[in-house]
Amino acid sequence: MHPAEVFDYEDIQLIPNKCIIDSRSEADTSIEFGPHRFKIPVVPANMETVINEPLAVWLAQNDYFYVMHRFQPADRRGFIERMQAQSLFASISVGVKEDEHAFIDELAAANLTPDYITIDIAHGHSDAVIRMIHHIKEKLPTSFVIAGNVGTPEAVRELENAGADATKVGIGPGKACITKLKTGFGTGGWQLAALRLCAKAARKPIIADGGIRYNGDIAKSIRFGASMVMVGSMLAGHEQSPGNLLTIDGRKFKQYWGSASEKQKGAYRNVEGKQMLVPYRGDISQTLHAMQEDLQSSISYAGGRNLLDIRTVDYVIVKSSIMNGDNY
Ligand SMILES: NC(=O)C1=CN([C@@H]2O[C@H](COP(=O)(O)OP(=O)(O)OC[C@H]3O[C@@H](n4cnc5c(N)ncnc54)[C@H](OP(=O)(O)O)[C@@H]3O)[C@@H](O)[C@H]2O)C=CC1
Ligand SMILES: Nc1nc2c(ncn2[C@@H]2O[C@H](COP(=O)(O)O)[C@@H](O)[C@H]2O)c(=O)[nH]1
Repeated sequence: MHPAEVFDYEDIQLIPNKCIIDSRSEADTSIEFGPHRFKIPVVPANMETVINEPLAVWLAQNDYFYVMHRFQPADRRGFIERMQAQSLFASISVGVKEDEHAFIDELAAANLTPDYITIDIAHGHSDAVIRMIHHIKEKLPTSFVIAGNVGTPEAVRELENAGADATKVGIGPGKACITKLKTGFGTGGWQLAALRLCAKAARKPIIADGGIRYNGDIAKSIRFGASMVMVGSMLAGHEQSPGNLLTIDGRKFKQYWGSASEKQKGAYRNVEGKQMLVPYRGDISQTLHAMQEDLQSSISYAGGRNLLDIRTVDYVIVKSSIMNGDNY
């Protein structure tokens, strides 16, 4: 790979085009993803400190995408029933072990079809994931299957060929992630460049997962081929976020932990995640609204009207200089 092809979010600036709208409110940030259209291309991470059932209900009611986590496995069937009884879409996560195959059988037998099923494991380029894709497609053929996580074009193509309707890209760029340190592998530090390579190979939608630190990183993900952006730490600090609220020296924080952390697993085995605190940020609706407004500005700078107009803008690589010493 040429060094110029290795970069991350902070190294890139998108280049403006002439504006063709009279107000940013004219810019349409919505995206069709699977069987539904959503307000913005942002989905809270399927992690225990980021999403729970009340938040999933609120997101679905307000035209935001969500993916429920898989860490209360026995509750998933009831969750699907409760969402569908309210005419809301059901979007769940599964693993790849034997009992997860049995869970898919159970759903099929009960005629319960989630709108979205995300296969969620650390190293998604594997026969175990391919077997799970085949199993879901055989038993629940109308569910939209998202498979991950992966970090290479080969993996994207192989999972797509196996029947995945979308793939999720990102091995180790997450804030609570220690995969790079523990294993030496991943896309941590060059997630945006990995997304670019994966998107070039993809024929189906991609979710860019991990490493989003500013709202502008969402626009950059869209530019480099994502259709949806999964966000953990930036959405973990809200009133509605499931993590505990703590006050330290008068400042409020929420707990955030990796899905492969000792805290999540209950044991120190194959740990690739850590526990941390994120600043409390109030109501999640305000943060999502700010993401939408900033994306509307991004579309206007792109010289477009619609989200995917961002895809065609030029960019420059400005290594590690974007902050100019500033932060906010
Ligand atoms: N996006 C990311 O960078 C990462 C995300 N995570 C998150 O942590 C959670 C737990 O993930 P995971 O440990 O995969 O889930 P599971 O514990 O469900 O493991 C998935 C299955 O894959 C097997 N496996 C084989 N090789 C690997 C490997 N290199 N990494 C992981 N599993 C492997 C596991 O067996 P065995 O356990 O016996 O090895 C197990 O059977 C998930 O939510 C995942 O998304 C975790 C790490 C990185
Ligand atoms: N390597 C690990 N990655 C993890 C773990 N738990 C979650 N994740 C990934 O992080 C993103 C969220 O990233 P953020 O930068 O927005 O905070 C999440 O969607 C997972 O893909 C983990 O324990 N280890």
